[in-house]
Amino acid sequence: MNWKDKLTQWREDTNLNKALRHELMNIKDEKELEDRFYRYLEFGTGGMRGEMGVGINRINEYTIKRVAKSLAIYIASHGQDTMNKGVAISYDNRHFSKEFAEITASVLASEGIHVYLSDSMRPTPELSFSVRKFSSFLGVMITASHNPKNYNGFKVYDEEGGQITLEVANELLAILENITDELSINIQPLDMYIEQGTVTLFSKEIDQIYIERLTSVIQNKELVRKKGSELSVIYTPLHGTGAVLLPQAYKTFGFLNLRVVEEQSDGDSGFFTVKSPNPEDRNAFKMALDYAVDSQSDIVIATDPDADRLGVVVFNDTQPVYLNGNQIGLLLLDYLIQFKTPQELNNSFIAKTIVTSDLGGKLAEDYHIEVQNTLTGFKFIGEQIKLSEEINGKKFLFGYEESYGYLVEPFVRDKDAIQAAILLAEVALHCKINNKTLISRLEELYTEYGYYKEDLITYEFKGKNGLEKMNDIMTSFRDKTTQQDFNKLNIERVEDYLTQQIYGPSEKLIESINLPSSNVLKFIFEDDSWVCLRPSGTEPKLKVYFSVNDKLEYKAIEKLNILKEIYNFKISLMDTTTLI
Ligand SMILES: O=P(O)(O)OC[C@H]1O[C@H](O)[C@H](O)[C@@H](O)[C@@H]1O
Repeated sequence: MNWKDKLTQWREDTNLNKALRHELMNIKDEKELEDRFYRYLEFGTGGMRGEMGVGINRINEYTIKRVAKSLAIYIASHGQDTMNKGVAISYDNRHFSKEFAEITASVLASEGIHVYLSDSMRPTPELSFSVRKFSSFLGVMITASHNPKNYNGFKVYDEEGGQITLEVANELLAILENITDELSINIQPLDMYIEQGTVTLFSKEIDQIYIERLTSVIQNKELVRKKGSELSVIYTPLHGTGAVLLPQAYKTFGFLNLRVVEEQSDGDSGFFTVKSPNPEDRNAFKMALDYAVDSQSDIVIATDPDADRLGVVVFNDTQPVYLNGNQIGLLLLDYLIQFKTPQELNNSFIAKTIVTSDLGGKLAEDYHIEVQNTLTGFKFIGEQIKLSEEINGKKFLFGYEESYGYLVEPFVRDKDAIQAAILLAEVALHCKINNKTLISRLEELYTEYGYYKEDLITYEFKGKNGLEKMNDIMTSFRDKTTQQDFNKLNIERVEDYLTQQIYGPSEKLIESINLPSSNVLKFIFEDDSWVCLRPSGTEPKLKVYFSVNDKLEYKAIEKLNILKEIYNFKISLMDTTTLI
């Protein structure tokens, strides 16, 4: 069916939800209509995520029903036992998250699949935990994580509590291809399924069990119990679900000196005090830093709306220093290492993504810890936990990625900002007691291993044209980048994750890449500095990651600036002249 037929079908459906009908009637621009109806919204890095609104290329009750139906078919194909194991469902505080979670529960229940449904908003890591706790076959989290308020999403978890693997995603995609009746998927009111016992609501009892399990995240229990209240912390949940659990967890373990930014603890779906509820964005800390001014705090922390990302600000005298995800991950890893015996280290592994700085890997290797590099997306890190433990018996020590995601204990199989916030507080406390700071510890690591500097530039490409443009830019880099383009910076190799090949100078094939094919290009220079390009899987953006290193800090900064300038220039050239 072409997009115009699909549009007609929606226009002519007399039962179409009123708000969506109204929205549809007011779209006059043909390009806009085409963008909304030319394809079904895709599964990306974090499941199905996109802007909410009318159309099959948007998130709305019909596209949610369609995906829920595909889950129902997938589960039913595994037999009655699997249907009884069922699905755990939770949601964040975004507009329509609760409604979409209830719709999902009803679609599954209408097919006879048992559902455990959270009775109110909860963090994403708690959903991962719940899947494991209930021994469900799958999990669903309705969230768009840190995206702007007009976004929502549908994340699917497997029975391990990790985001589904590519294999499962492909099976779901094959089912989805045959579901085109999104407008006629009928459900009964949720209460009916609750009365029948097909849907069971769950509540605070899971919080309690989850918080008890968090004890294992703390490494030096005596230090935290005795001195925890000496660390002064400001916390902002950025209007999200972190407010439900993080303060309670901090208090349980003895971090009593915690001030929560009240104006951002209200679960507001419009995230009205911030431009973007993303701890990667410095502006998100503004209000929390105002609290810090008068309270002499040691650290300021922020979690995103579904509490799977953690950002941290510390102070150098009175100046705020925004730690990036690579630095936070490094500090956590460095601290964890101190509590393991050489034998334990030898028998453990860390997992990080290919766009995460290499410094964590270097540190780990120094202690004979195995390093697993995965594609972007915490689902690949979660997957490694199972694979590595099964295949080579290595024990998971830590997983992290530059985009502010970390996991300490594998009782959760996705990134967990609550775990990270607890461990980070312990690291900061340990530093404080030893007359150090997080910054001085980072300096020590840089002195030993060299200064690592990272940055990320993103370019927005919206709609169908944007997607094409982004792909053209990737192709252009793939085809036209030569040694000469970089003047004094010599490329040692190019890793093309799409063709799964690594090329040396003069495009000589060196080896193949043992990871699933993905549209990612990485240029690695002689000193191991690198630049990596990939279209985001969760937003219409091209992401360009930079990571440089040098023994001298000023030289590392210089390299970073040179690379940023070159790539920015190349992309702006392609964007404005070549491709329009
Ligand atoms: O770069 P993207 O594809 O947009 O993904 C950015 C991030 O999105 C989500 O938060 C995923 O859970 C992360 O694992 C991923 O790193």
